[in-house]
Order: sequence, then C-alpha cells, then structure tokens
Amino acid sequence: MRNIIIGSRRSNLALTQTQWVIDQLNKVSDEYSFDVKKIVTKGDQILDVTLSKVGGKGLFVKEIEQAMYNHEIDMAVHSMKDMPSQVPEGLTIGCVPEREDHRDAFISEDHVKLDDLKEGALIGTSSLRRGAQLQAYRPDLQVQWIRGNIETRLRKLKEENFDAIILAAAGLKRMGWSTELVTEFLDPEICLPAVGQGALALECREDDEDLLQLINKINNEYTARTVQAERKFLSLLEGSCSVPIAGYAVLEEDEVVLQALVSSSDGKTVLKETVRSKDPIEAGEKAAELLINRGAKKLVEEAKEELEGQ
Ligand SMILES: NCc1[nH]cc(CCC(=O)O)c1CC(=O)O
Repeated sequence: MRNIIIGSRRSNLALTQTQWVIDQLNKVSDEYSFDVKKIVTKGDQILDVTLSKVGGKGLFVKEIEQAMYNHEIDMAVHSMKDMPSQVPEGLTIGCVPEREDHRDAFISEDHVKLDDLKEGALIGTSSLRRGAQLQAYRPDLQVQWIRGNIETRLRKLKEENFDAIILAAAGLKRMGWSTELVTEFLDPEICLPAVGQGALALECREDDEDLLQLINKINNEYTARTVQAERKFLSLLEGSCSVPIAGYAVLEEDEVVLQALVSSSDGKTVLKETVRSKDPIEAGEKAAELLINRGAKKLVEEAKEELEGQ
C-alpha cells in the first residue's frame, strides 16, 4: 500500500477540496492511503493589497510546486483558476475532476437582487473581472476591493458598509454553504466566470506514473476539454492578471463552445467573443485571435501601465 502525501493550502476551502479528492480516489482504489500536508503560500500571507499588484496567481502555487520537486509531497489539489497558464517543467496537471458550479454567486444584505440594488450601491470584490462586468451591467454601482478568505469576506459584508459581495459559487457549494447565503447565481451573460472557475487541477510529478494512473481514474473528460479551451485562450493573453479576463466553455455535441472576454477595469470597454471548434486548443486560439484583433492586447498594455504608475 502506497501512502500519497498531498500538499494543500491551509484554508478551509483548500482542505475541503483536498478531502473531496481523497474521497473520490478512495472510491476507485483501495491500494493507497493519503496524508495531507498543509503549506502556507505567499498568496495566503499577503492580505492587504489586490493580488494583481503583487504578482497574481502564481502566489498560491509556487511553494506547493517546490515541495513537489523536493519530494516532500507527491501531489497537490489546486483550484484551477489559481493555476498560472504554464505548468513548470517536470510537473503536470494529471487529472481534472468534474467541475463544480462555474458561476459567480451574488450575496447581498437582506437578499436584494442585483437588479434591485439601490443606485450607487457598494459592491465588494477582489476580482477585476467581477468588478468590471458588474459596472458594465450597472454603471452606477461602486466597487471596492475586499480581500480575505470566504469567511472573512462574509464577515465584512455584515460589519463593513458593503451592500453586496460576489464569490465563486463553487467554493460556497464545496463548503456546503450556498443555499442560505446566495441571493442569486449570476448568469454568464452578466458575469462570465474566470477561466477554470469551479474546476480543480490535480498536479503531480510528470514521472510519477503510478500516481498518474490512479488520478486519471477520476479525470472528467468534459471538464478537461472545456477547461483546456479556456486555458489556451488565457495563455495567449499575457499579463492577464492586470486586466479583467474571463472564459467559459461548454460542449455542444462534440464541439467546444467558448465564450471569452477581455475588458477595461472600469467595464467601459468590453470585448467579447463566442467561438466553436471540435478542438479545444483551436477554440482557445480562435477566441484569443479575435479578441487581440479587436484590441485586447492594447487593453492589457494600458492596464499594466496603470498598475505600474500606482
Ligand atoms: N480567488 C480565490 C479562489 N480560488 C478559487 C475559489 C473558489 C473555487 C473556484 O472558483 O474554483 C476562490 C474564491 C472565490 O473566487 O470566491
């Protein structure tokens, strides 16, 4: 019996996701035991500024990847949307399990719906993507950055003067919290999710064939193909942490249908495309090409300059 050591961030969400994966793996094999090793990442330590100013998503995975290289852990369970578009050499995403809810969840004081919020209402989010799309939909809304894990943000909704916050539905559902809390799940037409939102990435060493074989048993082909399209699109728009960027794909018959969006931070310029292809990579490439032709790279450059000027 082999013991697999899984590295996890110490947040309740990360630990819950890791435990969910262990439960799934236990269902498909009884030849393994699992230990969870908690790892504190830079992203967990920096709580006072928006992530886009300190280097973005890599912050949640670097230390964990290092522990994998050092053989301190064998595998890691990440939120797909926290994964940079390139996986470092020697490591691989060996499995993408079935995606949880892809949508954003709108949570307001007294359950007032987005359309019914008073003029000028204050929305708390740490996501450029959510802020921009909400302001594109309702230009009167004000957006203020809010950080911290799910519990902290929910506390801030009560204690500070936010009228509403937005969180990923997937995180809430995995924690078993959604029904009482969520005012409404936002349709992707209003708020297109982050690339990979709701999906998990199981990362391990590329040469660990035994482990790869095990985790492949809980791979979900539908999620893997759609996320592949979304991530290809993301990888072709560099500097994507400084600009609102979103992507969500579904399968229709054997075709990947990918919606992709890049916008300015204030939501005044929104570029959006829907593309179809049987090949997920091609879908991602097409979406990127169409958006770049419409000026997406310029939006990224402008956003970078703005961040550097601050
Ligand atoms: N940005 C942090 C993060 N990374 C993954 C999730 C939730 C789960 C998911 O989207 O898969 C969250 C919290 C949130 O955005 O509300």
